[in-house]
Amino acid sequence: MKTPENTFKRALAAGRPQFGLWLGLADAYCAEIAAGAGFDWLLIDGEHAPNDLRGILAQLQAIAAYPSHPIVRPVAGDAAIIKQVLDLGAQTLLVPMVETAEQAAALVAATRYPPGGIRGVGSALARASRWNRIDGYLDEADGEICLLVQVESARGLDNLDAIAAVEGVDGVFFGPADLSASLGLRGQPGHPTVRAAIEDGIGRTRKAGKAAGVLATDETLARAYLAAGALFVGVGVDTTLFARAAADLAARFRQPSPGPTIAPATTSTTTAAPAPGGY
Ligand SMILES: O=C(O)C(=O)C[C@H](O)[C@@H](O)CO
Repeated sequence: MKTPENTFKRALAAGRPQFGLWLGLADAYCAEIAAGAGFDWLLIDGEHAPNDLRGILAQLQAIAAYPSHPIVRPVAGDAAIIKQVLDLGAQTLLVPMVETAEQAAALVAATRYPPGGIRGVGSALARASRWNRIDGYLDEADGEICLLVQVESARGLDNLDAIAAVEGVDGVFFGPADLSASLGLRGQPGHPTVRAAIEDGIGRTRKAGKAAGVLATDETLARAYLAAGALFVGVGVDTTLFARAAADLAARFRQPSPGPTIAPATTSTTTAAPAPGGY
C-alpha cells in the first residue's frame, strides 16, 4: 500500500481551479451525499461547525470513496490538534486566523515530521498510515501535505507577503466574514471594500507563487474572484443550502395567514445572495 497522492495539492501546483463546498452539517451521511455532488473539494469545518475528531474521522471515511478531496479546518493552528487531524488521515489543512509569517512557519513545522518539523510520530495508531500498512509512510507523508492558511484580518493582510513567502505554505485563503469584521464591515462579506482587499490579496498571493482561495456563495462574486486569480473557491455551504431550500419549500405550501396575502416564494434560478449577516 502506498501513501495516497494529494491530488488537490497537485491541481493547485498545476494552476487548475478547484471548486468546493463547505461542510458544516457535521455528519458523515451528509458528507457522503455532498461527496457525490461533483465538487473538487469538501471542507470539513472544525472551527465553526460541531465537528469533533470522531466526526471528522467519519466524514473522511465517507468521502474517501469519492473523487472529492477532503480539506479539514481545525479549530485553531494548535500543533497538538494538527497532529491528531493529520493522524486521522487528512492531507490538506485550512488553518484559520493566521496573521504573521512566524505563525505560518510554526504551522509548517506542525505538519512535518522531524527533523524538518515537530509532528509527533504515532503511525501505528494512525489511519493516515493505515496503521503502518503503508510502506514508507513516515518518509512520504510530508510531501503529500497541503497547508492552506487563512488571512482574515487587517493585520494578516499587512503581513500577507511575508506569510505567502513561507516555505511549506501551499496557499492562502481569504475569509470574507472575519475579514469584513476586522475591516469594520461586520456582516458585509461582499462589501466592495472587502472585495477589493480580497482581490488585491489574491494577486499578491499568486505573485508569491502560491495558490489563493476564498469563499463566495454569490456566483457573480465567486467568478470575479476566479478572474482575479483565485484557484480554490468555496461556492457554497451545506448548512445554508439546506436551510434556504427547506424554508423556500415550506413557504410554497404554507397557508397564507388571514392578513395580507403573502407573495408566493419565487423560485429564482439565479444564485441567491449570501444569507443575511454574511456566511
Ligand atoms: O471568515 C470567513 O469567511 C471564513 O473563514 C469562512 C467562514 O468561517 C464560514 O462562515 C463559512 O461559512
